[in-house]
Formats: sequence, structure tokens, C-alpha cells
Amino acid sequence: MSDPVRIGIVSISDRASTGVYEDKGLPALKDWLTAALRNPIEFVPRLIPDDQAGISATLVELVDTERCHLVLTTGGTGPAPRDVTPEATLAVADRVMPGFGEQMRQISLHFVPTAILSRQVAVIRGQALIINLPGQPKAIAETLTGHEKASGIFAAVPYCIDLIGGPYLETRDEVCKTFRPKSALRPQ
Ligand SMILES: Nc1ncnc2c1ncn2[C@@H]1O[C@H](COP(=O)(O)OP(=O)(O)OP(=O)(O)O)[C@@H](O)[C@H]1O
Ligand SMILES: Nc1nc2c(c(=O)[nH]1)N[C@H]1C(S)=C(S)[C@@H](COP(=O)(O)O)O[C@H]1N2
Repeated sequence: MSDPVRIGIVSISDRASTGVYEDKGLPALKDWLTAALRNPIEFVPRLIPDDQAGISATLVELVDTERCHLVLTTGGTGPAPRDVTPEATLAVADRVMPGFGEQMRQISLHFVPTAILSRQVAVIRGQALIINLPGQPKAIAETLTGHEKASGIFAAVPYCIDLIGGPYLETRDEVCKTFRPKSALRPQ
């Protein structure tokens, strides 16, 4: 039986959070994670505006109070003045994981030339990994899955969570093939 996992999913959008348009971020995150993971998942969802203090407070709550081991955000990573997700994420970080942002921009260039406009970051807070994804709902599957020439960033997430003391995540190979060193594989 796979370990259960609590995952925070955070959609950050002024317009979706005030009902100007329907939020497509939370459903896209939920669909992708449900298809990819074999573990029983408890989602802790939040739909919030692009407010730096509010984003930081939400991330702290999801990790410190709700005990999520993984938090994925979508939106607010671009260069517009209201895009403050990276600043809010860095403000609650114990450590920064630059490889995730580097790899996501690399993957995203395959889909859009504006990939370089995303300032997305990933950080560790306590025993949780927090990752920013761009706001376009389609960017969620693009960056998590990758494409034929570049593996998606989720391939590295289970081993990262092992290393920070979280649950053992198992993925469905047809959606996302996890990589772990042989020494880290749990016997079936
Ligand atoms: N949560 C969402 N649900 C549906 N579509 C979204 C969402 N977030 C972003 N989008 C779409 O992706 C585009 C780029 O996202 P971005 O995060 O830059 O939004 P924005 O222009 O800052 O506005 P807002 O914060 O009000 O969503 C948006 O203009 C919108 O078309
Ligand atoms: N995979 C992927 N990455 C992407 C995009 C996309 O459509 N797909 N959009 C880009 C665009 S247009 C912008 S402005 C930045 C920042 O988007 P955000 O402010 O919605 O987070 O992400 C970029 N990265």
C-alpha cells in the first residue's frame, strides 16, 4: 500500500479569485496529480489573489499547519507588477532549489518563446517542497510532464521528497516516469 500524501495546490490569480473568470488552475493541478500519482492524495486547495503577504501566509499555513509535503502554485510568475509569487515563495524558504526553475524554463521554451518571462522558483520549507508553475493552465501539464527531448520536473519530485523526510511517492510511468537512484528504491 502506497503512503498517503497531502498536497497543497494554490491558484494565484486576481481575476479567477474574484470570479472575473473561472479558475482553471486548481482543476488542472488536481487532474494531473491524480493521473500521475499512485499514492492516495489529500488535496488542500487555495484560490487567492496576487498579494505577496497573502501568498506567503498561505504557503506557511499549508506547510506548517496543514502538514503538506508538496505544494504546487500556479500563476503570478511573470514580469508584471502584480506578479509576486516568486518573491512570496522565497520569503518563506529555508533553501532554494534552482534546478526546478531552470528545467521548467528549458521545457517551456519548447512550447512558447515567452517561457523566459517566467521567474518561477522552487524552495524547501521544513519537510515540504514548494514549486511555482506558470499561470496558463496548459503550462501545468507541459512543465510537469515535459516532452520527448526534456523530462518534466515531476520526475525528480519523489526523490526530492524522500530526501527531506516525506512520504514515498510512486508515479504511473505512462504519465510520468520517476527517477530514483537504485539505492533509494523501496522493495516492492
Ligand atoms: N487561474 C486561472 N484560471 C484560468 N485561466 C488563467 C488562470 N490564471 C491565468 N490564466 C490565464 O493565463 C493568462 C496568464 O496568466 P497570468 O498569471 O499572467 O494572469 P494575469 O494576466 O496576471 O491575470 P490574473 O492574475 O488576473 O489571472 C491569463 O491572462 C489567463 O488567460
Ligand atoms: N510551459 C509554459 N510555460 C510558460 C507559458 C506557457 O504557456 N507554457 N507562458 C509563459 C508566459 S506568456 C509568461 S508571461 C510566464 C509567466 O506567466 P504567469 O505570470 O502566468 O505565471 O510564463 C511563461 N511560461
